[in-house]
Amino acid sequence: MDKLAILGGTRLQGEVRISGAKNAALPILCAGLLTAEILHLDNLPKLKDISTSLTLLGHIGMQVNLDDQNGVDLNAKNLPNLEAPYDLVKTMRASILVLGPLLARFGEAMVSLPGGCAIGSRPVDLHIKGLQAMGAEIHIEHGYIHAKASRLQGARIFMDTVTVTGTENLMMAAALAQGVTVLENAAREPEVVDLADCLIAMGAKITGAGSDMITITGVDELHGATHSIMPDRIETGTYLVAAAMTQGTVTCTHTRADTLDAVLEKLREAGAEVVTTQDTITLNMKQRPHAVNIKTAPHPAFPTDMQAQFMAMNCIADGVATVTETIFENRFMHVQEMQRLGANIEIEGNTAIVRGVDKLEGAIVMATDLRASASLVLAALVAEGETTIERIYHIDRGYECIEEKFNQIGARIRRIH
Ligand SMILES: CC(=O)N[C@H]1[C@@H](OP(=O)(O)OP(=O)(O)OC[C@H]2O[C@@H](n3ccc(=O)[nH]c3=O)[C@H](O)[C@@H]2O)O[C@H](CO)[C@@H](O)[C@@H]1O
Ligand SMILES: C=C(OP(=O)(O)O)C(=O)O
Repeated sequence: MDKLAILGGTRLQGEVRISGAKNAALPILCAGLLTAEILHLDNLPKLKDISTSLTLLGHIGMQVNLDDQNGVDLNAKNLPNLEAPYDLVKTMRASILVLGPLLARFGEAMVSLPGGCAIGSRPVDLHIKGLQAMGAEIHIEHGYIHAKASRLQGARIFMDTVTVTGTENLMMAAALAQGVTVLENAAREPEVVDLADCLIAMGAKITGAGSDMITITGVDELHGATHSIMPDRIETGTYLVAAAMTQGTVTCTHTRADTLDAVLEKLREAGAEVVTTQDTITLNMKQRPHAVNIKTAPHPAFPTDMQAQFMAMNCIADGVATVTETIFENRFMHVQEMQRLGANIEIEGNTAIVRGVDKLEGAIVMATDLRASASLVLAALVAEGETTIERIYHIDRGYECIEEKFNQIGARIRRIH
């Protein structure tokens, strides 16, 4: 298993090119299942989750042709195998996103239940209830969701919890249903909007994406299209926090500031100067960051996928901050690892109280999930001496070439195979 060895203490400076967004690419790859024509995607990130997703789609029968420019042609003309097996689903929860498209286009699907993971129980009941409201017959047997429908029917669906992939699954299913579907209390995340834009380019009739009410008028068929995946706002945020923590100056290019309002506001509150253009964000930090209180909530509020990184910043900040996690019940797995580096953190329920310390010290720590891993990299960048992060495979799920990108701006990170 790979490890990262990180020598802390350098100030980051320079430019980082941001990749396409994992959380937009995953649903959009599944949107390729909705048409018999070719869907061409650009700006596909090179990530473990993307190769897992392509393996799954290949297993179902999709032909996948990658080019050497981060582009891919998806051809789902014939799909012999309407099944997502446990072995693939267990490594990537977003595999549930094949359910809506397969059911809508072929009238059946069998998808392994994703189960729990390190950050919480993560049920998919709202995906299932929504599809049932559209007329699907669904039963669960031996850990698999078996779904059938002759043709899905439009419905008014209220989701009592805001769910990102739930909204995406139902939006894709509704695109080929008969009649009008209204998704109420829909997720407003930019990745939902990116998926909607791709579906619209494929001929879907969707209005309201980006608001909490999305209306989809089903069509009989979708056609081929070309779509460029939006930039990764969480990767962007991670490099900006790293710049702030190391009192550096970093410009993220090929990104979109308009997807990061809550994060940029918190970075400014921490004392950073943040300058944005249409596709760049430059952060300049001249002093030790001030501690900033964080409370995660669905978009446009502060994203749970940036919680761990801000926790890392608060560990070395000036002052005391609270970090409250409201989305996932178990997303503080990084805390005990940060404590091994010398952080002063106390947990009370879903709130962590972080008292900034003057310095962290390098140690051996273990990555437990994707963003926890990223937060340990950030902590290691400012820790005295060397930090070794074990089980780094989590980070490869969501960060393209992480050590190359960081080293290019002055970090000293080695991958140990
Ligand atoms: C691939 C992808 O896009 N992943 C993102 C997506 O995950 P994902 O879409 O899995 O997360 P959800 O938005 O569904 O989860 C939000 C909350 O709803 C609950 N819930 C969800 C579905 C359901 O059927 N029932 C239910 O109770 C979850 O347990 C959680 O407490 O949004 C999360 C919240 O922004 C992010 O952290 C993930 O990075
Ligand atoms: C939790 C995340 O991803 P996933 O939903 O794919 O597990 C994430 O991107 O931080």
